[in-house]
Amino acid sequence: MLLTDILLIFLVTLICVYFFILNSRYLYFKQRGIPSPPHNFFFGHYKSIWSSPLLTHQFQQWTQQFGSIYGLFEGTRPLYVVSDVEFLQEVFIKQFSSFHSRRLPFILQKSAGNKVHLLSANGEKWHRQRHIINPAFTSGKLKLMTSKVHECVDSLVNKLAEHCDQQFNIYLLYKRLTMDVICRCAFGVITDMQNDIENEYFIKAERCVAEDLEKNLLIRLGHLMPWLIPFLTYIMIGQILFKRLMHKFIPSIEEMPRFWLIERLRYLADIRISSSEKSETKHQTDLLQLMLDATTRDQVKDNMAKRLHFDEVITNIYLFMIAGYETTSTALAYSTYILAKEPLIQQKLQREIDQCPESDNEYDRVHNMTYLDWFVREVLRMFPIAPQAMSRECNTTTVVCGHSVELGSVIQPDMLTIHYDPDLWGPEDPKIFLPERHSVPRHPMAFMPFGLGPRSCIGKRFALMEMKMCLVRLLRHYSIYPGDHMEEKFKLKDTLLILQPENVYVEIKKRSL
Ligand code: HEM
Repeated sequence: MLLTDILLIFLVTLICVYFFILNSRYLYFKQRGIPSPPHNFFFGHYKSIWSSPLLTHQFQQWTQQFGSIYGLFEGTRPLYVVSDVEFLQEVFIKQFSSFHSRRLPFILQKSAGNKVHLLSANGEKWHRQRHIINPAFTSGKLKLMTSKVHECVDSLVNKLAEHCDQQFNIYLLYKRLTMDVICRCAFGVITDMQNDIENEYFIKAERCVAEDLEKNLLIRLGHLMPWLIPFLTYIMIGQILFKRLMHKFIPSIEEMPRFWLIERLRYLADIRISSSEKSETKHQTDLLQLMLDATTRDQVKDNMAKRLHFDEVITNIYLFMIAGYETTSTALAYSTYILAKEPLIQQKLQREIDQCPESDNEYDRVHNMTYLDWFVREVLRMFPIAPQAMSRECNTTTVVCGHSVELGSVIQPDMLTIHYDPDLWGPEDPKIFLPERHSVPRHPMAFMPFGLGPRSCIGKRFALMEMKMCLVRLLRHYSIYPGDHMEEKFKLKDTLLILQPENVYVEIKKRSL
């Protein structure tokens, strides 16, 4: 009896101490004089975050109420939502060494050894990978890929002919186009993906991006009780291993899409290596080859080697496939929505395209079109695609613009507020679509669709090249008009990292040239 009483008292004391510590964490922002919306005990602001239909818009609303720097609690973890550009300049550029990690679901940060890719790598590992991969995305290397992109846009133009004078969801076609482009440019696979609706690469990649980890119960538990993360990681890894084993022993059970793609990429890379060893193929100019040229199968030490491990090549190619496909197709979908709504802007673009002389190099040609460049920038200002990808985790306690920011806390820019700030984007109303506003220099932190600083999007040039090449061909041959239900079907939704419309219903008509 005595033992039971002692155990009971011990347990109650433990729970009281836990709740006391938990409660004192909620003083974090109050002690720093930073405003914060009302929170719930234990959940922090998660109840509002989880129930919010569009988190990006929720951040914007809270900014209107609580100002340019306010605090939220993810469970008990402090998260600063910031639209103060000076503060963000410190975090993303000047003090980058104290903020080099990104906030991601814990399972993505737990991948070990050579299975880590750029998006989730941190510290020296990220630095080494980025240093080696950066040269694959220079304009010189991208110019070598224009013919591959051109062929994919050819297929899109042929496909569009089937939809001429009809109303259809052009977003679906863009998804197939961008997947086609990334498969050719990343690892040299040519498929009939824009026609073949059963294409396996496309289906598997679609399923990978559809999986929203933030909605996973174990991930949510990890947010609320970070001390459970090691245990939850074992459960999640166990679940994955179990599914993989089931597939191995019962082949009728499907392999997980992520592993299907990775195995396929590994197979393609192995073929590439063995045929180049036998000098059977000519040197390729895709991302896979550029990365294989700096590859070893030996152990890689982050602070010494200027090489990638073979497994890192595979996992990064997989990342480019996923990161490159949904972002760029969404940017094209928003562009088309605007073109359908703004006929005068569309005509102005068509005039620029018609007048621009043909050139041997399409890369230079599209890059010399000033109005097209302003147009694309204005689309990305009004419709930022990956605002949640741009978070930073604090790696060493530091002071930013007079605020002490503690190790482990997170900085999340409120991209929408910044992109619509009249002080940064005036004097014309930032709610108006006006490409010309990009003709004057703005604050260096005013425009951030691709992130900012050393960790900004590595695929930015690639995405802009692809978008511009596609829009030039589209507008050269067709004019775009809104579909009857374009507005009601253009509903925005948030996934793990992407803010996207559900559909873009338009009608296209052949231009008489
Ligand atoms: C319109 C298209 C795209 C948009 C709007 C976009 C946006 C972004 C954003 C906001 C980030 C986070 C940057 C930061 O944290 O500061 C990011 C990171 C990244 N993006 Fe993109 N992206 C696009 C296309 C692409 C493409 C085509 C690729 C690859 C071929 C790509 C690969 C990556 C990678 C690997 C990262 C992580 C970089 C790192 O952590 O070092 N993205 N992107």
